[in-house]
Amino acid sequence: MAASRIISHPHRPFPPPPSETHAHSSINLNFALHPPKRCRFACVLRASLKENHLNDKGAADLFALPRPLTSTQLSDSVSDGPRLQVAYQGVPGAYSESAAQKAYPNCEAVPCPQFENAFQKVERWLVDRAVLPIENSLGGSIHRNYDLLLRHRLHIVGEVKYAVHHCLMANHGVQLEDLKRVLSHPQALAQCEHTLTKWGLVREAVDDTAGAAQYIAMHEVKDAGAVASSAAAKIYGLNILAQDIQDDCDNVTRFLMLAREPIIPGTDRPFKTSIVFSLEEGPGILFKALAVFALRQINLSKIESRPLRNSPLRMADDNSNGSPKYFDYLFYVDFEASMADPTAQNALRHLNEFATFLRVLGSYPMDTSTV
Ligand SMILES: O=C(O)C(=O)C[C@]1(C(=O)O)C=C[C@@H](O)C=C1
Repeated sequence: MAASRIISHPHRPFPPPPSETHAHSSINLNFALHPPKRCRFACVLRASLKENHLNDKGAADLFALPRPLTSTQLSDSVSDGPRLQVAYQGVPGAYSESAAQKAYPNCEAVPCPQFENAFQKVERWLVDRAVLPIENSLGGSIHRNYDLLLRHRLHIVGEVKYAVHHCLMANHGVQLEDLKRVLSHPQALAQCEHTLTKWGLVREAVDDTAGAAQYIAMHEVKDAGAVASSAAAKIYGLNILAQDIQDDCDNVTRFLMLAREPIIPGTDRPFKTSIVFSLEEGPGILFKALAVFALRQINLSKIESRPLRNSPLRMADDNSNGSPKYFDYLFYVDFEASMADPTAQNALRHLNEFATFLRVLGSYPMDTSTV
């Protein structure tokens, strides 16, 4: 199957010829590199529009005004203009709020109950940007945001790493020995797994860390504490019982900065590009996809696979006795190159020859800081 697919692309032998030129026209960064090749992708996109109460026309109107951002517009609001409004998930005191302020230092951070609301607020021009977590060094990927990146048509315009220091907090007068339960975001609970087990506390998951702090303060809970930031303890008037309770002192969350418009990719500093694609079934096909980068010395910094939802069941090829195929995947890849770099453009053009779907989610400056 895989072999026949390679042969079916006689114009692009594998590996590519060493004489690959840089003379191709630039790839359209705006959305998909080409219209989805298979009906199931149209289904995914239609389902996502439906989910957001948009029809194709409405969606077209929303995205009809792409004005690329320059990378100088990335990190700050216009000094004499209104403050940039940046949506984040959670309530004041959430780590996401601090990440939004790190990404856009003078911004007005706008709380949203769910990740989805942050995407929608940007799409509906209610705010200028969203800053959302995508992975944590201890807990791994935040899958929901990978799925939402595909369902919505925002562009990744930057990334910011934020060091997460968790505290255990409770109402004044409550001691560690009084606690039976602890409330927090599931990622935060997972990041403190060993310490919470040692203390014998029952974990209760809530939408965000600061929301947990707000809840126990508002309800004057005496048998439960919250895992949240020191900022949340201050805002909600709680007493910090223990600091830095995460299982590893290097606890870093990477957040993405999202906007309606892409930025114009540059080569003046290290850039990263995020893409999502899917492939036909077959031995070696993922190897072949990743090789388009390896052959050009392009470093991959992240790969994530997610189920391709809403796809109608398709029959597998003849080798699997015609049994239905349940597991189709989308692959999210971050690679360390700018879309302004012809080598990166060639790699994507090559991938596009056999990917069944390919979309550039953004090409943006890497956060090279140590946190
Ligand atoms: O609950 C918060 O405070 C958040 O900002 C969310 C979140 C996450 O989604 O991972 C962000 C950073 C920490 O890793 C824990 C929780």
